[in-house]
Amino acid sequence: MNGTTGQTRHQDRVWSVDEHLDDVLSKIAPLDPIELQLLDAQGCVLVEDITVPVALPPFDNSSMDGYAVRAADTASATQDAPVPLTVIGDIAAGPGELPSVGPGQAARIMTGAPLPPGADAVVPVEWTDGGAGEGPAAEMRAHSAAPQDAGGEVRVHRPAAAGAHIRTRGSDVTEGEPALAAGTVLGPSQIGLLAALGRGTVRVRPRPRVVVLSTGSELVQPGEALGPGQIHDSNSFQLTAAARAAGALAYRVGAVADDAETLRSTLEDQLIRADLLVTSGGVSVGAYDVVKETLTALSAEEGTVEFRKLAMQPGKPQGFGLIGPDRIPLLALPGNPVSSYVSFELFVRPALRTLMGLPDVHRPTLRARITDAIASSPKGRRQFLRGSHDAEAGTVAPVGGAGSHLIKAMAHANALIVVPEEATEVTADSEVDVVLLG
Ligand SMILES: Nc1nc2c(c(=O)[nH]1)N[C@H]1C(S)=C(S)[C@@H](COP(=O)(O)OP(=O)(O)OC[C@H]3O[C@@H](n4cnc5c(N)ncnc54)[C@H](O)[C@@H]3O)O[C@H]1N2
Ligand code: MOO
Repeated sequence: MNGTTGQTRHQDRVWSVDEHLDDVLSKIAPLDPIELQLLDAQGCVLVEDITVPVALPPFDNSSMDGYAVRAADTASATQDAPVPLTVIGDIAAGPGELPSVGPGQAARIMTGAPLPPGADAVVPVEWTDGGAGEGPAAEMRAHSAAPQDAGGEVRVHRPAAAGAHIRTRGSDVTEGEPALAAGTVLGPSQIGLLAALGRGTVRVRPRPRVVVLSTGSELVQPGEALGPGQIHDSNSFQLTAAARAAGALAYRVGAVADDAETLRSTLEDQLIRADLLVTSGGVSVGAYDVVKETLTALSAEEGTVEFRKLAMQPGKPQGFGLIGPDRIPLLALPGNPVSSYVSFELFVRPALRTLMGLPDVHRPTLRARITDAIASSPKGRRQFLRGSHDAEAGTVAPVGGAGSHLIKAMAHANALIVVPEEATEVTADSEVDVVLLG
């Protein structure tokens, strides 16, 4: 009946999972870099080489709470014959005048405080009497309670070698040394280093802004009561959460009814704040599949979205294209909850990570021994079953069945079990590919 007025023509070919993925990734390029505040750059890819502007530490300082001394003065110190030194004052961390330590003298010093001139070692307070005139001290007394300890005498019970408990200038990094290379993904420690180097902002590829939009006249917002024929909209929540977990800034748009005009105007409104759009539902062959209906009817200026069938299960019907004046990528995922989530993991997540310029865009895949048989798998389609992977045992157990409406099983899985296109069953204890989630 091809060519009959009003009837959609058959898509003539089935795409493999890899062909669809390659097509999506070939049309997506990393976002242009921007300068971001340090904490906003977490998880982003650095695009500049960072060179150390000032050595770290910037000055010689104490690694212990104790006394800055001349090492030679303490050489003979023992528990039985402690060496008395005159305390000439306190040096706390922070700015301030530094006293000069002469022979027979000590300055009480706090961890991180600059080493005063004349001193070449620090004796920890535990190696002294702390100025109290008794045995070894466990700690210093607070200055507010015992201001006299900043003067008087301290008895040293153990010798300190020259350089002991001193962190020298540049012992971490020196001026001009490379600190971080372009391409580094900024985690907590890298952000800490940048802050230590005095960087307030940094040049990175930004997180993509993703708009997630679900469609379906049956959908009701969670928290609201269901009427006849209605279900709660779970996809937009699952997909928004997945986009955030992938590193994106994701915005969830409440479910749009199966109405072409509403969908078209909602998409138009959302384009302005999106680097990528994700829709769920309305892509199969029904009479109310409004996503497909609306997006296949776009004018040339509005963009092109192609709908195709993939040799996979779940996730057979998929749409992909570029829309709006800026040609924003749009992935139209099938509405069945497991189908939309599996499609996200296989296609949207790599797309988002490509936009971020990240090195690893795919989930890790490994081999595992399957604990139970898979009685049947559709021939010619790559099947993604939900599984529970046990890393220690090297096994994976199927969770729930193949149905793409099984939301609970998805929530109890930590992996996808891959059954290849050519396989129609899998025997227990055989090796399978497993995609690790999260
Ligand atoms: N005659 C055929 N029917 C179907 C085919 C086919 O090839 N021929 N393919 C099936 C497959 S496979 C899939 S997957 C679905 C895809 O359908 P749509 O993308 O058009 O999705 P809907 O019809 O809108 O919904 C399907 C299903 O999922 C529920 N749903 C939708 N959105 C949400 C949401 N946001 N939260 C929770 N649940 C949602 C919806 O109520 C339906 O039950 O088509 C098959 N049909
Ligand atoms: O592809 Mo559908 O996603 O099998 O349920």
